[in-house]
Amino acid sequence: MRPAADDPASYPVHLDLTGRAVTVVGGGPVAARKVRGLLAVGAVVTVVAPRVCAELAGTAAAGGLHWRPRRYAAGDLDGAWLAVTATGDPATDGAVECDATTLRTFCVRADRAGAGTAATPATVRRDGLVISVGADGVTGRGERADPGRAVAVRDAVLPIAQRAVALAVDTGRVPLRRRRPGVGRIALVGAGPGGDADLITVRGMRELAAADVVAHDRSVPGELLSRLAPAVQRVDAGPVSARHGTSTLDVEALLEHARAGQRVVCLVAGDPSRGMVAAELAAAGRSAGIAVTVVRGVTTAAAVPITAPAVAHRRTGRRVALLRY
Ligand SMILES: C[C@@]1(CC(=O)O)c2cc3[nH]c(cc4nc(cc5[nH]c(cc(n2)[C@H]1CCC(=O)O)[C@@](C)(CC(=O)O)[C@@H]5CCC(=O)O)C(CC(=O)O)=C4CCC(=O)O)c(CCC(=O)O)c3CC(=O)O
Ligand SMILES: NC(=O)C1=CN([C@@H]2O[C@H](COP(=O)(O)OP(=O)(O)OC[C@H]3O[C@@H](n4cnc5c(N)ncnc54)[C@H](O)[C@@H]3O)[C@@H](O)[C@H]2O)C=CC1
Repeated sequence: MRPAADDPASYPVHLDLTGRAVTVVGGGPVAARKVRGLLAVGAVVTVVAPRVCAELAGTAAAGGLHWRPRRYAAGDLDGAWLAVTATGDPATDGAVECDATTLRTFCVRADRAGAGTAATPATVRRDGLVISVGADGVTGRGERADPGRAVAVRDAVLPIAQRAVALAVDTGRVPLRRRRPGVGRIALVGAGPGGDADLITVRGMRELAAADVVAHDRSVPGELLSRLAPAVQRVDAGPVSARHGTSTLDVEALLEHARAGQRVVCLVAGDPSRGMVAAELAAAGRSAGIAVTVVRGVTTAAAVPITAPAVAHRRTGRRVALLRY
């Protein structure tokens, strides 16, 4: 192991500041930006500054933060889990950082990258995830990190991350499951007509990508199943159809998975939204207190004009009427 002094790397960590005291020294636009971020995650913010900008004055007046309208003094950090200093006065920022270190409180110095004991990265939040980009070596090295780089990389990474999520949804190849206990649920998903794996809806793919357990009708395309992550439990449910209803499905077992916090997908051919299976699963879910959603599929009836085009040709057949599907 290399000695710490040779290692300029910082240790990334996500702080839970909900309900926790944070002292911000300074009341200009930079302090205001930090305060905005801190309040957004539920921190209890005290601002120490003789004068504050309009944004902070407004927040203070609305009771969103405590404002001590004076210069920084020793004792202002008492009880704080984190200190942020953005006064523009190196002597004050230095004193705050020094006092914080004595108290073992981490301190973000907005004036000098290397001098503080913590730094705020450029972040973006999406779908329960947070992407943070920070320069390495911001703590302890005295080197000046250029925050513009972190912002530029974050902005460049964002569309890539969004594409990755879209790809995961489209292909189901990236598991979006949240492997954490919680309330499970059941989704009845229509896989669309025939053996074509691409005729499932985007919502259906999204459900598959998030599934822990997939119970499937024997006629759904194998390709859809082969895309599932190896950890996803598969249950061959035999022929599930309007005719069979849920008789070949072990509904109680599916409810049990959902009760254990798992996300269960019941994948059937065509569009199950109006059939017996949907009604029976919904009823079982209702009495068990488990949410059952139905994701429509392209109806198998749509395959008729595709496989027998003459039916829909304007010379031979004027209209296609679906009497029941
Ligand atoms: C070390 C760090 C300490 C910290 O504050 O945590 C720090 C330090 C400094 N910032 C300076 C300047 C600017 N910083 C920004 C913007 C941001 N700065 C942020 C973080 C950090 N800034 C930390 C390092 C992060 C890393 O790279 O790992 C962001 C990401 C997060 C945030 O602040 O919440 C936020 C993105 C906001 C967004 O989401 O868009 C702008 C743009 C603007 O204000 O509009 C300018 C002015 C324009 C310019 O110069 O580019 C200066 C020079 C000051 C001077 O010259 O006087 C220093 C001092 C120095 O470099 O030593
Ligand atoms: N980290 C970042 O993202 C950035 C950091 N900076 C740094 O942040 C500093 C602050 O930037 P701005 O908010 O634009 O400055 P500003 O000059 O608008 O605000 C400074 C604030 O600090 C207060 N202040 C001054 N002396 C104080 C003291 N002894 N005790 C308590 N409060 C005191 C002032 O009343 C004022 O509210 C800049 O001088 C620069 O060093 C600048 C741009 C971005």
